[in-house]
Amino acid sequence: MSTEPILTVEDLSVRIAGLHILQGVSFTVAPTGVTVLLGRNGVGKTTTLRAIIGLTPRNGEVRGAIRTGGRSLTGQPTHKLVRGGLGYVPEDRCVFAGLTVAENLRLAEQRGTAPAYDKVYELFPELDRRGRQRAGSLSGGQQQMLAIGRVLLNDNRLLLVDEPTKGLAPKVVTEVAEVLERVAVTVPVLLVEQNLAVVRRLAQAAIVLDAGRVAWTGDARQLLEEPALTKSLLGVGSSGVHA
Ligand SMILES: Nc1ncnc2c1ncn2[C@@H]1O[C@H](COP(=O)(O)OP(=O)(O)OP(=O)(O)O)[C@@H](O)[C@H]1O
Repeated sequence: MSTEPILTVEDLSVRIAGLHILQGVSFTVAPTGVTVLLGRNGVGKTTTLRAIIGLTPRNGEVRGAIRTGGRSLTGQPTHKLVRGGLGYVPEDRCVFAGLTVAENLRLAEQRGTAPAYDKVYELFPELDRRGRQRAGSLSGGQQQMLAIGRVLLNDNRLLLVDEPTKGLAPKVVTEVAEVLERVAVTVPVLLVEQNLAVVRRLAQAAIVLDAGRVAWTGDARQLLEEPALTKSLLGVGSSGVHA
């Protein structure tokens, strides 16, 4: 199996509204498993994912190189990136509240490819059962499942997943982690996640941002097993990181 990174980010710089938010960020994402992007609040994690998927606001400026398999992704429109196999699950889930679960899924279908409803309903039987329910009336956890399921309807070369467990009850956090663990067996994932127990369970590699720059990269477990390092990079202790 190839050990070439699935994604290479080089010297990524993002300015929005006069703010220099990312200041020369470079990292790679492994071709298998979960690579986690960590850091305190406001260091630029979401800005990084949004730059990769072409969703930097219009008043923003992106510089640097973003590549997959020798192909440049920089400056490409989001719909092309998605068609090319980049899946994105945004932090705020972005389901269409007024549409049903089935309609939300149908909107994600891509012309010319067979949507993988069997796979999605096997991972999330709840979405099948609740097909006629309005997405806005789902619980936070169910909406998260819908947001992930919607992306998995199509084949992906890489998934970008932003804080999927944020604001969820502990039992639902475990369910989301289980699903991502299964998904990552076949598709590499770049994950933004603050819950260190989830990080410990899922991630092999870690990238830590601090104030718009890469502060540390390496083995995720090594990071979590060194409390002083975790504290200095993330500002939190690493006790209680066992799921
Ligand atoms: N559209 C924007 N306009 C102005 N400032 C922005 C914009 N988007 C992000 N920022 C600023 O850029 C910085 C990084 O934001 P970002 O959302 O990437 O951080 P984050 O690491 O994902 O934070 P969190 O963990 O709190 O979600 C923050 O100071 C934020 O206020």
